[in-house]
Amino acid sequence: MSRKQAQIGITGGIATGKSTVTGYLEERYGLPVFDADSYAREAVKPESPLFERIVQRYGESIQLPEGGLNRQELGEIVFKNPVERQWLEEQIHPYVRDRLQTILNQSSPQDTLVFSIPLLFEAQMSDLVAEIWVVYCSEEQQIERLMGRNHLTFEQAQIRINSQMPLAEKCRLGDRLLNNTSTPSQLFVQIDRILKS
Ligand SMILES: CC(C)(COP(=O)(O)OP(=O)(O)OC[C@H]1O[C@@H](n2cnc3c(N)ncnc32)[C@H](O)[C@@H]1O)[C@@H](O)C(=O)NCCC(=O)NCCS
Ligand SMILES: Nc1ncnc2c1ncn2[C@@H]1O[C@H](COP(=O)(O)OP(=O)(O)OP(=O)(O)O)[C@@H](O)[C@H]1O
Repeated sequence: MSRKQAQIGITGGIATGKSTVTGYLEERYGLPVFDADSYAREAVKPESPLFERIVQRYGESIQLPEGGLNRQELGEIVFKNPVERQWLEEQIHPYVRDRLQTILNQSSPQDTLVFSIPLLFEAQMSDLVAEIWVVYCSEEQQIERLMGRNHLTFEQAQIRINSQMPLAEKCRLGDRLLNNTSTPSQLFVQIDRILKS
């Protein structure tokens, strides 16, 4: 049984504000945050077996001149091609799950831990957390924030959004919804309210 009582799983669509939420939980409430994206990066570090498999599949050009993975190039491949995306996910998700499970095993049931898991529903990781918070905004805002932050074109931003489970469905599956269509401080007020209740 992997489920524990005090795990909060933060999810949502790409660029809807998960890091903004976890940053606040860390700074204002001192809660420990564990980020699935950072474990997904760890899984493909240059000395890992997976790095080799990726280079074998996509060729040397997927490597940066200084040795690391060209994530932009890999993103171009997998977000356009569901078969390749599935292949990559099958390589990375078991590693991410293992890392989160180890953290759970090492924690005490009284600890409140925050897991930020962008693909919590898609990768079937809901069993790792006791409560799921879904951060949402409008698709226009998602596109605008993605284009601004990741320097993507409108089309690239749309492709990334469409590669995920529709946000409305995530909202249906979540236990708590955080509306990030306004200012960050409006978002933080909702978090305060949840944690006081
Ligand atoms: C394709 C990769 C190399 C692109 O790297 P890049 O640095 O541009 O993006 P980054 O890793 O910071 O991810 C940003 C966001 O993209 C979204 N995203 C990432 N992978 C996926 C995916 N397979 N499907 C849908 N959305 C995804 C998430 O919302 C994530 O927060 C990278 O995203 C990756 O390795 N993805 C597969 C691993 C994965 O599923 N990660 C999510 C952890 S649960
Ligand atoms: N309420 C807001 N108003 C304006 N900009 C915002 C707001 N919330 C977040 N942003 C900005 O939108 C971008 C995405 O936010 P954030 O990084 O928190 O999203 P995320 O869900 O963690 O993204 P990803 O899925 O890519 O990891 C950032 O540049 C952030 O500064």
